[in-house]
Amino acid sequence: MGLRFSVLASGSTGNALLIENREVRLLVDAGLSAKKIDQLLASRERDGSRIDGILVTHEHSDHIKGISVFARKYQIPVYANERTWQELERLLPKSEFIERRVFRTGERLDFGSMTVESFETSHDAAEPVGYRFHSGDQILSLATDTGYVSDKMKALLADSDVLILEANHDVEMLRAGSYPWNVKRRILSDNGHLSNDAAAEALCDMLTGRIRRVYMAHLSRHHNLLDLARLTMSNILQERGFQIGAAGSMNAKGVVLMDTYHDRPTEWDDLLLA
Ligand SMILES: Nc1ccn([C@@H]2O[C@H](COP(=O)(O)O)[C@@H](O)[C@H]2O)c(=O)n1
Repeated sequence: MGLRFSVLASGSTGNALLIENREVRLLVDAGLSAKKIDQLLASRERDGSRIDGILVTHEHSDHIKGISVFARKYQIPVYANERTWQELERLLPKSEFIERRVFRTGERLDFGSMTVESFETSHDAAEPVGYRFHSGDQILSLATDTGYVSDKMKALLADSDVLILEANHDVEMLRAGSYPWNVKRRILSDNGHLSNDAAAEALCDMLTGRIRRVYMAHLSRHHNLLDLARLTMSNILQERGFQIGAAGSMNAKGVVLMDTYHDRPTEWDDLLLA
């Protein structure tokens, strides 16, 4: 059954991903106000009353800010692993009124005809995860907020039709930027965020034939630019012999690099399309 998704918002001002097939609709993270999430959903002609679950990647505010209000307003169950739940219970207002579901890291959960699998990422949160969504023979994977892509992650992510992968910063822009040194060190660490170069290097190991599109996600507004991320990643990939396909081209050869935005959703992506 066909999967489709829209990255509703991506970056440290708030993250949310909408994914659905004909029967099931899920949100991953709700890191913006509930009002803003309502607006973003409306712009994709959806609303909160038909969301079957909210999956949480980790407890940082840009991933959970709107969860409490949104989940309670529409009575949507929230899924996270045990250690993330411990943090959510501490951080979220009125968390006792949220429908609490445990999604253990590494397990698969069936949501009707959609199966979701979580996997460990490398970030300075309690128990951060990424997700893979299976519907029929289609797979979408999401890996943001990770300072490092392990071989285990690479193997999982390589087996995806479409990948949403963090490309947070340009290293030189970050080094020259105004963040305090301890923040820069954190971002650059293995528990921080992937740079454009690191994302491309990891991608080179993952482009083994299945991945057709990669969404460059969680870009810094201070230390990155969409064009720079695209150029840096394209250069590295092309140097390694990979072809970069044209966005929007139905018969794109090679991998297509797609944009995400802080403040507006991406167009629907039907995984079935070439
Ligand atoms: N003063 C700051 C600014 C940012 N952060 C964290 O750094 C990461 C990257 O942020 P970008 O907005 O540049 O993508 C992210 O995890 C921020 O929360 C910080 O800790 N202190």
